[in-house]
Amino acid sequence: MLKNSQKDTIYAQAHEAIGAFQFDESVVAVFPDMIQRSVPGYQTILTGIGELTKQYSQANTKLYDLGCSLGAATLTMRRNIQVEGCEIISIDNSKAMIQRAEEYLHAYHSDVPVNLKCADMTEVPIENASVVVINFTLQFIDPEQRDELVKRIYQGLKPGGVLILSEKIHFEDQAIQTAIENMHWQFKRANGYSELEISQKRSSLENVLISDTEAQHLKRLNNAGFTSASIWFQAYNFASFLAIK
Ligand SMILES: C[S@@+](CC[C@H](N)C(=O)[O-])C[C@H]1O[C@@H](n2cnc3c(N)ncnc32)[C@H](O)[C@@H]1O
Ligand SMILES: O=C(O)C(=O)C[C@]1(C(=O)O)C=C[C@@H](O)C=C1
Repeated sequence: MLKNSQKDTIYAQAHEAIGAFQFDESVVAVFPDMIQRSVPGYQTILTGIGELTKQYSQANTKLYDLGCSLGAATLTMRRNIQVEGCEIISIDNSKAMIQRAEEYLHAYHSDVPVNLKCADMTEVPIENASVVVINFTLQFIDPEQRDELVKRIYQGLKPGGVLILSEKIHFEDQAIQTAIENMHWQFKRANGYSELEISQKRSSLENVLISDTEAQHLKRLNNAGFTSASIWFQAYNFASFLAIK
């Protein structure tokens, strides 16, 4: 987990109107605390990304972290590459995130080069890749662009390469959706968020974070060409998929 984060109090005061959630300077300042207290299993997923990087990185290839924020997944990938000639390409379209990510990445030494870019992940070429990570970011991409992006990732992966995709998901069955959503809110309460914070954050994410179901994700992965695809970790309504080319 990235250190030196301020406590997330962004939604602690009552706002007259809740604006759409944005990855701006105020979110950047509290982001490690926010994601840790909002996403059940976040730390376990980062550990798993490290384990999968160890297993699947291939010599002389590229590894991608798409929607890297402050580079938490990039750091764990970088620590776990055990083969020669790799480069990590880390992309985020928030300037504020990329600026802060630079500081974090330079704070630790590594021989693996990281190319940190402020860009839209739907426009970045994916080539000669062994590991592609999208950790809680596809959910913020226009749903119409998701199939094409996953197809391009499949095409840019070498045989034996992997896509690790973590997402907030929802459930077709309304009773199950209600039960699991309640468990997520309880997780937030247990982590110190108030009812006001939970409800204001929820409003701000409406129409910004557009989740898919497990079935939609698996169908998209299969349609892109991945014959092996499965959830490898799930905590409530947060799941991480592994797709192998
Ligand atoms: C929930 S955060 C990702 C967390 C991060 N991957 C981690 O493991 O800590 C989502 C990130 O996606 C970025 N993002 C959203 N849309 C994007 C796009 N089209 N291209 C690149 N980055 C994008 C946001 O700026 C934000 O930093
Ligand atoms: O669903 C929520 O309440 C969340 O806070 C989730 C989530 C995410 O999944 O990315 C949303 C925005 C922040 O980046 C951190 C966590």
